[in-house]
Amino acid sequence: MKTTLNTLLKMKQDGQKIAMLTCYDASFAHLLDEAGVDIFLIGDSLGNVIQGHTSTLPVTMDDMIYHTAAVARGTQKALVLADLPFASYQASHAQAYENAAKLMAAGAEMVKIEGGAVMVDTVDFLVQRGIPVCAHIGLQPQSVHLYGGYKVQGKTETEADILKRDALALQAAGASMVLMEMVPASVAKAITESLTVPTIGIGAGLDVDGQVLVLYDMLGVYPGKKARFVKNFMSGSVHSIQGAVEAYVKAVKGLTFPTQEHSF
Ligand SMILES: Nc1nc(=O)c2c([nH]1)NC[C@@H]1CN(c3ccc(C(=O)N[C@@H](CCC(=O)O)C(=O)O)cc3)CN21
Ligand SMILES: CC(C)C(=O)C(=O)O
Ligand SMILES: [Mg+2]
Repeated sequence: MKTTLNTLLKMKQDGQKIAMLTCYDASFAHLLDEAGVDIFLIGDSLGNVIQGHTSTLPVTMDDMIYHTAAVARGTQKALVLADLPFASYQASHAQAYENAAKLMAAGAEMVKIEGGAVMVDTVDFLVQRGIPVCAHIGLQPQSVHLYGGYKVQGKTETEADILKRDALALQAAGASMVLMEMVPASVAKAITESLTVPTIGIGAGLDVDGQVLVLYDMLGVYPGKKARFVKNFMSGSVHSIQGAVEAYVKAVKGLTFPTQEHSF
Protein backbone atom coordinates (compact mmCIF):
# COMPACT_ATOMS: atom_id res chain seq x y z
CA MET A 1 0.00 0.00 0.00
CA LYS A 2 1.16 3.52 -0.79
CA THR A 3 2.66 5.44 2.14
CA THR A 4 0.93 8.76 2.73
CA LEU A 5 1.07 11.54 5.30
CA ASN A 6 -1.68 9.77 7.23
CA THR A 7 0.38 6.56 7.33
CA LEU A 8 3.28 8.47 8.90
CA LEU A 9 1.05 10.23 11.43
CA LYS A 10 -0.44 6.89 12.46
CA MET A 11 3.06 5.39 12.79
CA LYS A 12 4.00 8.17 15.21
CA GLN A 13 0.81 7.65 17.23
CA ASP A 14 1.44 3.88 17.37
CA GLY A 15 5.11 4.29 18.27
CA GLN A 16 6.21 2.53 15.08
CA LYS A 17 9.50 3.97 13.83
CA ILE A 18 9.80 5.46 10.33
CA ALA A 19 12.73 4.29 8.16
CA MET A 20 13.92 6.82 5.62
CA LEU A 21 16.94 6.72 3.27
CA THR A 22 18.18 8.99 0.54
CA CYS A 23 17.59 7.66 -2.98
CA TYR A 24 18.71 9.13 -6.27
CA ASP A 25 17.60 6.78 -9.06
CA ALA A 26 14.88 4.36 -10.21
CA SER A 27 16.78 1.09 -9.64
CA PHE A 28 17.56 1.89 -6.01
CA ALA A 29 13.98 3.12 -5.55
CA HIS A 30 12.74 -0.32 -6.57
CA LEU A 31 15.24 -2.08 -4.26
CA LEU A 32 14.51 0.18 -1.27
CA ASP A 33 10.76 -0.24 -1.78
CA GLU A 34 11.14 -4.04 -1.61
CA ALA A 35 13.21 -3.68 1.59
CA GLY A 36 10.44 -1.70 3.32
CA VAL A 37 11.93 1.80 3.45
CA ASP A 38 9.03 4.17 4.26
CA ILE A 39 10.33 7.46 2.79
CA PHE A 40 12.78 8.14 -0.06
CA LEU A 41 14.61 11.43 0.21
CA ILE A 42 16.03 12.83 -2.99
CA GLY A 43 18.60 14.74 -0.96
CA ASP A 44 20.77 17.56 -2.17
CA SER A 45 23.52 15.36 -0.66
CA LEU A 46 23.60 14.11 -4.26
CA GLY A 47 25.99 17.05 -4.71
CA ASN A 48 28.48 15.14 -2.53
CA VAL A 49 27.77 11.50 -3.33
CA ILE A 50 26.74 11.62 -7.03
CA GLN A 51 28.49 14.73 -8.31
CA GLY A 52 31.66 14.72 -6.18
CA HIS A 53 31.33 18.25 -4.82
CA THR A 54 32.51 19.08 -1.29
CA SER A 55 29.18 20.66 -0.32
CA THR A 56 25.54 20.76 -1.41
CA LEU A 57 25.75 24.37 -2.60
CA PRO A 58 26.42 23.71 -6.32
CA VAL A 59 23.29 21.52 -6.71
CA THR A 60 20.73 23.03 -9.10
CA MET A 61 16.96 22.75 -9.53
CA ASP A 62 17.55 20.87 -12.79
CA ASP A 63 19.68 18.30 -10.93
CA MET A 64 16.93 17.83 -8.32
CA ILE A 65 14.18 17.55 -10.97
CA TYR A 66 16.18 14.94 -12.93
CA HIS A 67 16.78 12.72 -9.86
CA THR A 68 13.27 13.23 -8.41
CA ALA A 69 11.68 12.11 -11.70
CA ALA A 70 13.94 9.03 -11.83
CA VAL A 71 13.12 8.02 -8.23
CA ALA A 72 9.39 8.64 -8.70
CA ARG A 73 9.35 6.33 -11.74
CA GLY A 74 10.90 3.52 -9.66
CA THR A 75 8.67 3.94 -6.59
CA GLN A 76 5.45 2.11 -5.75
CA LYS A 77 5.07 2.32 -1.97
CA ALA A 78 7.41 4.81 -0.30
CA LEU A 79 6.60 8.48 0.11
CA VAL A 80 8.77 10.55 -2.24
CA LEU A 81 10.35 13.58 -0.54
CA ALA A 82 12.63 16.00 -2.42
CA ASP A 83 15.04 18.66 -1.14
CA LEU A 84 14.76 22.18 -2.46
CA PRO A 85 18.42 23.02 -3.22
CA PHE A 86 20.49 26.02 -2.13
CA ALA A 87 19.15 29.41 -3.32
CA SER A 88 15.95 27.92 -4.78
CA TYR A 89 13.54 29.07 -2.02
CA GLN A 90 15.19 31.72 0.18
CA ALA A 91 14.68 34.77 -2.05
CA SER A 92 10.88 35.03 -1.95
CA HIS A 93 7.68 33.10 -1.40
CA ALA A 94 7.04 33.14 -5.15
CA GLN A 95 10.48 31.62 -5.82
CA ALA A 96 9.83 28.92 -3.22
CA TYR A 97 6.43 28.11 -4.70
CA GLU A 98 7.65 27.97 -8.31
CA ASN A 99 10.52 25.63 -7.47
CA ALA A 100 8.53 23.46 -5.05
CA ALA A 101 5.90 23.07 -7.79
CA LYS A 102 8.57 21.86 -10.24
CA LEU A 103 9.63 19.11 -7.81
CA MET A 104 5.98 18.13 -7.23
CA ALA A 105 5.39 17.98 -10.99
CA ALA A 106 8.47 15.72 -11.27
CA GLY A 107 6.87 13.29 -8.82
CA ALA A 108 7.70 14.51 -5.31
CA GLU A 109 4.92 14.21 -2.72
CA MET A 110 6.56 16.54 -0.19
CA VAL A 111 9.43 19.03 -0.34
CA LYS A 112 12.07 19.74 2.31
CA ILE A 113 13.51 23.14 3.12
CA GLU A 114 16.31 24.04 5.52
CA GLY A 115 15.65 26.73 8.14
CA GLY A 116 14.00 27.51 11.45
CA ALA A 117 12.02 30.64 12.34
CA VAL A 118 13.07 32.36 9.11
CA MET A 119 11.19 29.71 7.06
CA VAL A 120 7.89 29.77 9.01
CA ASP A 121 6.17 32.14 6.54
CA THR A 122 7.50 30.16 3.56
CA VAL A 123 6.10 26.92 5.01
CA ASP A 124 2.72 28.60 5.50
CA PHE A 125 2.79 29.95 1.92
CA LEU A 126 3.52 26.53 0.38
CA VAL A 127 1.12 24.55 2.59
CA GLN A 128 -1.75 27.01 1.97
CA ARG A 129 -1.21 26.32 -1.74
CA GLY A 130 -1.30 22.54 -1.36
CA ILE A 131 2.36 21.56 -1.11
CA PRO A 132 3.33 19.40 1.91
CA VAL A 133 6.55 20.55 3.56
CA CYS A 134 9.19 18.91 5.75
CA ALA A 135 11.17 21.44 7.80
CA HIS A 136 14.90 20.68 8.24
CA ILE A 137 16.33 22.20 11.45
CA GLY A 138 19.50 21.80 13.50
CA LEU A 139 22.53 21.46 11.24
CA GLN A 140 21.61 22.93 7.86
CA PRO A 141 24.30 21.87 5.36
CA GLN A 142 23.35 24.67 2.92
CA SER A 143 24.61 27.09 5.64
CA VAL A 144 27.96 25.31 6.16
CA HIS A 145 29.97 28.45 5.40
CA LEU A 146 28.07 30.40 8.04
CA TYR A 147 28.82 27.76 10.70
CA GLY A 148 32.41 27.28 9.49
CA GLY A 149 31.92 23.50 9.35
CA TYR A 150 29.46 20.70 10.02
CA LYS A 151 28.85 21.03 13.76
CA VAL A 152 26.35 19.92 16.38
CA GLN A 153 23.57 22.49 16.86
CA GLY A 154 21.50 23.27 19.96
CA LYS A 155 24.19 22.45 22.52
CA THR A 156 23.57 25.38 24.89
CA GLU A 157 20.29 25.81 26.73
CA THR A 158 19.59 29.03 24.79
CA GLU A 159 20.18 27.31 21.42
CA ALA A 160 18.07 24.31 22.48
CA ASP A 161 15.19 26.62 23.46
CA ILE A 162 15.34 28.32 20.04
CA LEU A 163 15.25 24.91 18.32
CA LYS A 164 12.20 23.89 20.36
CA ARG A 165 10.41 27.15 19.62
CA ASP A 166 11.25 26.89 15.89
CA ALA A 167 9.92 23.31 15.69
CA LEU A 168 6.59 24.34 17.25
CA ALA A 169 6.30 27.39 14.98
CA LEU A 170 7.04 25.32 11.86
CA GLN A 171 4.37 22.78 12.88
CA ALA A 172 1.90 25.61 13.53
CA ALA A 173 2.68 26.98 10.04
CA GLY A 174 1.66 23.62 8.58
CA ALA A 175 4.86 21.57 8.31
CA SER A 176 3.96 17.88 7.89
CA MET A 177 7.25 16.64 9.28
CA VAL A 178 10.30 18.03 11.09
CA LEU A 179 13.79 16.68 10.34
CA MET A 180 16.55 17.32 12.88
CA GLU A 181 20.21 16.97 11.93
CA MET A 182 23.05 16.79 14.49
CA VAL A 183 21.25 17.94 17.62
CA PRO A 184 21.71 16.52 21.15
CA ALA A 185 19.53 13.43 21.68
CA SER A 186 17.85 15.02 24.72
CA VAL A 187 16.79 18.06 22.68
CA ALA A 188 15.46 15.89 19.82
CA LYS A 189 13.50 13.83 22.36
CA ALA A 190 11.87 16.91 23.91
CA ILE A 191 10.94 18.28 20.47
CA THR A 192 9.52 14.91 19.35
CA GLU A 193 7.33 14.76 22.46
CA SER A 194 6.11 18.34 21.93
CA LEU A 195 5.01 17.81 18.30
CA THR A 196 2.02 15.97 16.84
CA VAL A 197 3.72 15.63 13.42
CA PRO A 198 6.48 13.02 12.97
CA THR A 199 10.13 13.90 13.54
CA ILE A 200 13.03 12.33 11.62
CA GLY A 201 16.56 12.36 13.01
CA ILE A 202 20.08 12.11 11.62
CA GLY A 203 22.58 12.37 14.45
CA ALA A 204 19.64 13.19 16.75
CA GLY A 205 19.53 10.06 18.91
CA LEU A 206 16.97 7.29 19.29
CA ASP A 207 13.99 9.22 20.69
CA VAL A 208 12.64 10.61 17.42
CA ASP A 209 9.86 9.16 15.24
CA GLY A 210 12.16 8.03 12.45
CA GLN A 211 15.72 7.93 11.15
CA VAL A 212 17.42 8.93 7.91
CA LEU A 213 20.89 8.25 6.50
CA VAL A 214 22.54 8.95 3.17
CA LEU A 215 22.28 5.69 1.16
CA TYR A 216 25.94 5.79 0.05
CA ASP A 217 27.06 6.27 3.69
CA MET A 218 25.13 3.26 5.03
CA LEU A 219 26.35 1.10 2.13
CA GLY A 220 29.95 2.21 2.80
CA VAL A 221 30.56 3.37 -0.78
CA TYR A 222 31.04 7.09 -0.04
CA PRO A 223 34.78 7.81 0.05
CA GLY A 224 34.53 11.03 2.11
CA LYS A 225 34.85 11.56 5.85
CA LYS A 226 32.26 9.64 7.86
CA ALA A 227 30.20 11.62 10.35
CA ARG A 228 29.69 10.18 13.83
CA PHE A 229 26.02 9.39 13.04
CA VAL A 230 26.87 7.09 10.10
CA LYS A 231 26.73 3.32 10.41
CA ASN A 232 27.90 1.01 7.62
CA PHE A 233 25.22 -1.71 7.29
CA MET A 234 27.17 -3.47 4.51
CA SER A 235 29.37 -5.35 6.92
CA GLY A 236 29.56 -8.48 9.04
CA SER A 237 27.38 -11.24 7.63
CA VAL A 238 25.63 -8.95 5.12
CA HIS A 239 26.84 -9.51 1.56
CA SER A 240 24.20 -7.79 -0.55
CA ILE A 241 22.82 -4.30 -0.93
CA GLN A 242 19.30 -5.66 -0.41
CA GLY A 243 20.50 -7.31 2.85
CA ALA A 244 22.13 -4.12 4.09
CA VAL A 245 19.02 -2.03 3.45
CA GLU A 246 16.83 -4.67 5.12
CA ALA A 247 19.20 -4.64 8.13
CA TYR A 248 18.86 -0.84 8.32
CA VAL A 249 15.05 -1.00 8.24
CA LYS A 250 15.07 -3.71 10.90
CA ALA A 251 17.50 -1.75 13.10
CA VAL A 252 15.45 1.45 12.86
CA LYS A 253 12.14 -0.33 13.54
CA GLY A 254 13.70 -2.43 16.32
CA LEU A 255 15.40 0.55 17.99
CA THR A 256 18.89 -0.92 17.67
CA PHE A 257 20.05 2.02 15.50
CA PRO A 258 21.21 4.60 16.40
CA THR A 259 23.17 3.86 19.58
CA GLN A 260 25.06 6.35 21.78
CA GLU A 261 28.14 6.10 19.55
CA HIS A 262 26.06 7.61 16.68
CA SER A 263 24.48 10.32 18.85
CA PHE A 264 25.44 13.62 20.47
N1 LIG B 1 27.69 11.60 2.25
C1 LIG B 1 27.03 12.54 2.92
N2 LIG B 1 26.48 12.24 4.10
C2 LIG B 1 25.81 13.19 4.80
O1 LIG B 1 25.30 12.87 5.90
C3 LIG B 1 25.69 14.50 4.25
C4 LIG B 1 26.28 14.75 3.00
N3 LIG B 1 26.94 13.76 2.36
N4 LIG B 1 26.19 15.97 2.41
C5 LIG B 1 25.34 16.96 2.98
C6 LIG B 1 25.35 16.90 4.43
C7 LIG B 1 26.68 17.23 5.08
N5 LIG B 1 26.60 16.47 6.30
C8 LIG B 1 27.65 16.31 7.20
C9 LIG B 1 28.96 16.31 6.76
C10 LIG B 1 30.00 16.12 7.66
C11 LIG B 1 29.73 15.94 9.00
C12 LIG B 1 30.88 15.75 9.96
O2 LIG B 1 32.03 15.72 9.55
N6 LIG B 1 30.62 15.60 11.26
C13 LIG B 1 31.67 15.30 12.24
C14 LIG B 1 32.01 16.54 13.01
C15 LIG B 1 31.26 16.77 14.28
C16 LIG B 1 31.63 18.07 15.01
O3 LIG B 1 32.57 18.76 14.66
O4 LIG B 1 30.92 18.37 15.99
C17 LIG B 1 31.22 14.15 13.09
O5 LIG B 1 32.06 13.51 13.72
O6 LIG B 1 30.03 13.84 13.11
C18 LIG B 1 28.42 15.94 9.44
C19 LIG B 1 27.38 16.13 8.53
C20 LIG B 1 25.40 15.69 6.34
N7 LIG B 1 25.06 15.55 4.93
C1 LIG C 1 21.05 14.13 5.11
C2 LIG C 1 19.66 14.43 4.68
C3 LIG C 1 18.78 14.82 5.81
C4 LIG C 1 19.62 15.47 3.57
O1 LIG C 1 19.10 16.55 3.70
C5 LIG C 1 20.24 15.11 2.31
O2 LIG C 1 20.56 13.92 2.07
O3 LIG C 1 20.43 16.02 1.49
MG1 LIG D 1 19.68 17.88 2.14
